[in-house]
Amino acid sequence: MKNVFKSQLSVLRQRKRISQEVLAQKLFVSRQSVSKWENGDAEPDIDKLISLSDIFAVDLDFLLAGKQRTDDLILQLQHVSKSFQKPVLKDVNLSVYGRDRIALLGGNGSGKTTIVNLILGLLQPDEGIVSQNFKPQEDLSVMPQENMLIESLRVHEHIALSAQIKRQYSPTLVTDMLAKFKLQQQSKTLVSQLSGGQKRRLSLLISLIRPSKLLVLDEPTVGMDLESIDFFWDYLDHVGGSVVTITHDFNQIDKYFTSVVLLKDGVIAAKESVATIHSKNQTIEQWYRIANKTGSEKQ
Ligand SMILES: Nc1ncnc2c1ncn2[C@@H]1O[C@H](COP(=O)(O)OP(=O)(O)OP(=O)(O)O)[C@@H](O)[C@H]1O
Repeated sequence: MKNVFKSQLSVLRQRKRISQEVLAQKLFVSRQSVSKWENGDAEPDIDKLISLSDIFAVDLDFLLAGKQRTDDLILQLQHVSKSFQKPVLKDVNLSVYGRDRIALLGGNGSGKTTIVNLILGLLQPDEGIVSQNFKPQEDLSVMPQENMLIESLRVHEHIALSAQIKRQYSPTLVTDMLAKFKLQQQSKTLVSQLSGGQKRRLSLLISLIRPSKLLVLDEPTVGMDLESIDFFWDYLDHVGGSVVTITHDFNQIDKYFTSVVLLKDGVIAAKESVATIHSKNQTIEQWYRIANKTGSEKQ
C-alpha cells in the first residue's frame, strides 16, 4: 500500500493546493512527518489516515490504494464493439466511478471520439452495453471538440440562453460566469467574432453552468493560448463529479487526473491509475510512450 499511498497523498495535497506545512498543522504533526509519508519513508497511523480521507474528501480505499468504491459506479461500458467500414472498437470494457478523472489516450483514429460518442449516447454500440447510472438530461455535461455555439448571439445572450435551458438562470449568473471565465470584455461581442480560444472558453463556461455527475471533454484545450490552458485546467480542478477527457496534455494529466486509459487497435491496451504510475517514478508521458509502442518497437 505504501507506494500508491505516498503518490496519492502528494497528488491530493497538490490538487487541494495546500502545503506540507498546512497539512501538518491540520493533522497536528510535524511537516517532516508529512514529508516522510510522501517519500514513502513512514506511514501515518489509522487516526491520521481517517483525518486525511476527511480533508481530501476521499474514501480510505482510494487514499491507500487508488481504488474506488464499487457502489459509486456511474458509467459502464461492457463488451462494447463498434464498426464503421471496419472494426473501430472491439470488446471494450470501461468503468467510471464517482470522482474519477480519466484521460483517454491513443493515436489518431484509435477510437477515442467513438468512445466519447457512445458515452454521450450519440452512437449506439453494435454489440455490448453502455449503462449510465445517472440521468443524462440532468447529470451529464459536454464540451464537444467542434464548436456548437450559436454564432449570431452575443456572448451574454448565449450564456443567459444556455442557463435558461439548463434551468440555472439567475440575474447574477451571467455576470459571475463572465468574470470567472475572464470574458467580461467580450460580453457584448457576437460569438462569430470571438477568437478560437475565446470560443473554447465560452464552450467550457456553458458546459459548466450546471453541476453534473459526469463531464465529458474532447480535446478541450485545442486552440487555447497558454494562459487560457492554465486557467482551464485550474478551473476544471474545482469541478465536482467525474471527468472523462480526451487529451494529450501530458503535464496536466500528471497533475489533475486519477487514471489513464490507452486505446490501441480498437481495444483498451492499458489502463492504470496515475498514482500507480507515479509510484514507479514514471511520468504519464513516459508511461504512454512505453505502453503505446508497437510489438516490433518493444523488441
Ligand atoms: N461516422 C463515421 N463513419 C465512418 N467512419 C468513422 C466514423 N466515425 C469514426 N470513424 C472512423 O473510426 C476510426 C476511429 O475514429 P475516432 O474519431 O473515434 O478516432 P480518434 O481516436 O478520436 O481520432 P483522432 O485522435 O484523430 O481524433 C477512424 O478510422 C475513423 O475514420
